[in-house]
Amino acid sequence: MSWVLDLSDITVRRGAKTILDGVDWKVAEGERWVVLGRNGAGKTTLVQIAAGRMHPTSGRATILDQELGKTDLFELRPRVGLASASLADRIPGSESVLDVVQTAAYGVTGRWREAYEDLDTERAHDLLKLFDVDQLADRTFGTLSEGERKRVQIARSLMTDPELLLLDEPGAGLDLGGREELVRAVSELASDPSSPVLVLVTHHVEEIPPGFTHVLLLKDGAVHGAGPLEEVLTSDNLSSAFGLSLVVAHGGGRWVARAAR
Ligand SMILES: Nc1ncnc2c1ncn2[C@@H]1O[C@H](COP(=O)(O)OP(=O)(O)OP(=O)(O)O)[C@@H](O)[C@H]1O
Repeated sequence: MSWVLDLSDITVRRGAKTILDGVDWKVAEGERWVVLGRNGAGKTTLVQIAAGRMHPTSGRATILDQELGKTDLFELRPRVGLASASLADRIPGSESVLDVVQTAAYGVTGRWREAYEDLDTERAHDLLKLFDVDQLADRTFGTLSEGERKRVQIARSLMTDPELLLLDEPGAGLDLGGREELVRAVSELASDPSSPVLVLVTHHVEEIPPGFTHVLLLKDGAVHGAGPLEEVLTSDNLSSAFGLSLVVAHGGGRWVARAAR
């Protein structure tokens, strides 16, 4: 079988700190994964490796059949969409929303002198429509609400028509309405068979969109559980991953967790 993502014995060390410790993770075509773990568990580091933005200290990472260290990253990166806080920080506030999305075609943030094809502009508008923010196309990014920004960033991450899409904490900082809008939009993406393979990083099981199929639980840089959501996202597994006693419930395609009494 050919994997979209095949990470084998991945370790990342920085000084004395082991951030990821022998992580094995395989993601197949058509799957939609959520990566859960408490603060500092190593989620963002793992996503950076999966996006081809960071090399592990040891281990083998194969992304879309390209092995990190043996492949041209400039060819690989457009095939992997990434929406993350660190990328959002690099988007100039004065950039128009349309350009925030269009510039992804060139792998840059901040428009300079690139000339865009009509097709690029049409695709950017279509993606903004998909996330219900096309009416904001002429606004500057800096004037958007946090929820609007998150949806524009996901639209941007789809601009190159990636085969793998990584969403690193898209729900962070959103109010209830913003979170529900985002869950709805990502759920629509998840239910479309032509969508890329999806990986969503979150701290909150309430943010898992209907249509997601698998979960990777990370604890202290190691895999604490991985597999189909219904099998792995149990009260016991979540409690030990987060280090407190939790009760997990599932209904209507959504998940909730609360502290056990
Ligand atoms: N360059 C570095 N040097 C030392 N420690 C680092 C470095 N980068 C990350 N870390 C540490 O590695 C751990 C994992 O970081 P990472 O950002 O991957 O976790 P995370 O699960 O995404 O956390 P959060 O949920 O808080 O965003 C954290 O304790 C962090 O402080």
